[in-house]
Amino acid sequence: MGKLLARPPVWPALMETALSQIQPDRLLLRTLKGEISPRPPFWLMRQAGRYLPEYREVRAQAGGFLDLCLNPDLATEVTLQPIRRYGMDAAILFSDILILPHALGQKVWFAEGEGPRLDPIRDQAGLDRLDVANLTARAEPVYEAVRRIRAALPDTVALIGFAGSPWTVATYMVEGAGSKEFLHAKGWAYANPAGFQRLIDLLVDTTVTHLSGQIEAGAEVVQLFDSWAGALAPAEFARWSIAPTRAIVRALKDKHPGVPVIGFPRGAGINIQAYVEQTGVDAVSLDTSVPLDWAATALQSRVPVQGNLDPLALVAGGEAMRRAATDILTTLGKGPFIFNLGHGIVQQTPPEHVAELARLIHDWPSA
Ligand SMILES: Cc1c2[nH]c(c1CCC(=O)O)Cc1[nH]c(c(CCC(=O)O)c1C)Cc1[nH]c(c(CCC(=O)O)c1C)Cc1[nH]c(c(C)c1CCC(=O)O)C2
Repeated sequence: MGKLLARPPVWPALMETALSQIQPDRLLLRTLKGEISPRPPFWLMRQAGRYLPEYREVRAQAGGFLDLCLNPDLATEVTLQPIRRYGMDAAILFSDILILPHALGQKVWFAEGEGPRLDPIRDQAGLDRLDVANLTARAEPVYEAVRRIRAALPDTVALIGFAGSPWTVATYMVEGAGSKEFLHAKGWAYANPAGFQRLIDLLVDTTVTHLSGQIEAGAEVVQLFDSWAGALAPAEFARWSIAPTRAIVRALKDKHPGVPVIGFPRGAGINIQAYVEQTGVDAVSLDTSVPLDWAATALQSRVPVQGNLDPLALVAGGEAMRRAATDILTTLGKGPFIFNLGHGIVQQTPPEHVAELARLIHDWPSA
C-alpha cells in the first residue's frame, strides 16, 4: 500500500485495472501461468456443435453456417450451450477459421454435407483481389459476439478466442475445399516459395488483426489451430508453421502482453518439440497420437500442455473412455495441464458421455 501511495495519482487506477485483468478465480488462466491445480481445468475442442440437440435447433433457425457465425445473438447462445450443460472452465467463441478468408472478401460457403468451399486463390492476381482494408468491418459481428459472451459468462469461466494458423487457412484458400494431398497449396509453396510467402505474410498480419479484435472485445486466451501442420515435411514445417506462428505470437505479445497463446500443431509428431521451443507459444495442445510420458518430459517441462483424449473414446464411452481419461489425468496432471480432446468432438458423440467425462474431471482426483 505504502508504495502505491507514493506513486503519482494516476497509478492506483492503472494498477487496479491491471490487477482486475488477472482474474485469479479463472482456473484456466492460472494453469496457463504455470500453476498446478488438484483438478485440472477442462474444455473440449468443438464443444458447441451438432452432437448437441439444442445446437441443431439454433442451427436450423440460422440459415447457413456462416450466417450462424455472423449472428452475434445466435453465436452467443451456441457458445454458452455446452457451458450450461457441462460446466467447462472455458468457453470457446463459436466461429470458424474460415471467417478470416470470408472477411478478406474471398467467397466462402458451406455446401450441405460436403464441408467448406471457397473460390480458390492460386496466384498473385488472386492475392491482389483480397480486401484487407475491410477485414475488421466484415468481422465486426464476431467481436460483438465476444462482447456478449463475456458479459453472459460466469466469472469463473474463461473465454477463448481463436484463428486458424496461416498454413492451415492457406490450404483452404488455395485448394478451395478440404484436402488430403494439398496439391495446389504445396505445389505453389514448392514451385514459387516467394509467391506463397506473400500469402502466408498476409495471413500473419490479418490473423494478428483478427485475434486482436477478439482480445479487445474480451477474449482472455487465444488458440491457433494448425490442423494440417502434420502434412508438412520438416523444412516446410519450419517455414510455413513455426515461422508464421512465431511472428503472430511476437506481434500479439507486443499488443497484448498478458494474453496467453495456445498452439495446436496437429499431427506434427516430434516436430512439436521444435514448435514449442521456437514459436514462443504459452501452451501447446497435443493431438491424440502424442505419447503421454514423452509429452510430460519433452514438452510439459517447458510449457503447460493441453489434450489429448481420442474423440472416438468419447464416442465409445464406458470403461474405455474412463481408462483413457484417467491415464491422461494421472500422467499429465502432475504438471500444468488443461484437459481436452486430441481433436474436435465428432457429431456422433452421445451427450451423456460428455456428461460422464465432465463428472470424472470435476471429481478428480477423488474419483
Ligand atoms: C479445419 C477447421 C475448420 N474450422 C475449425 C478448424 C480447425 C480445427 C479442426 O481441425 O477441426 C475450427 C472451428 N470450427 C468451429 C469451431 C467452434 C468452436 C468450438 O466449439 O470448438 C472451431 C474452433 C465450428 C464449426 N465449424 C464447422 C462446424 C459444423 C457446421 C455445421 O453445424 O453444419 C462447426 C460446429 C464447419 C467446418 N469448418 C471447417 C470444416 C472443415 C468444417 C466442416 C466439417 C464438418 O462439417 O463437420 C474448417
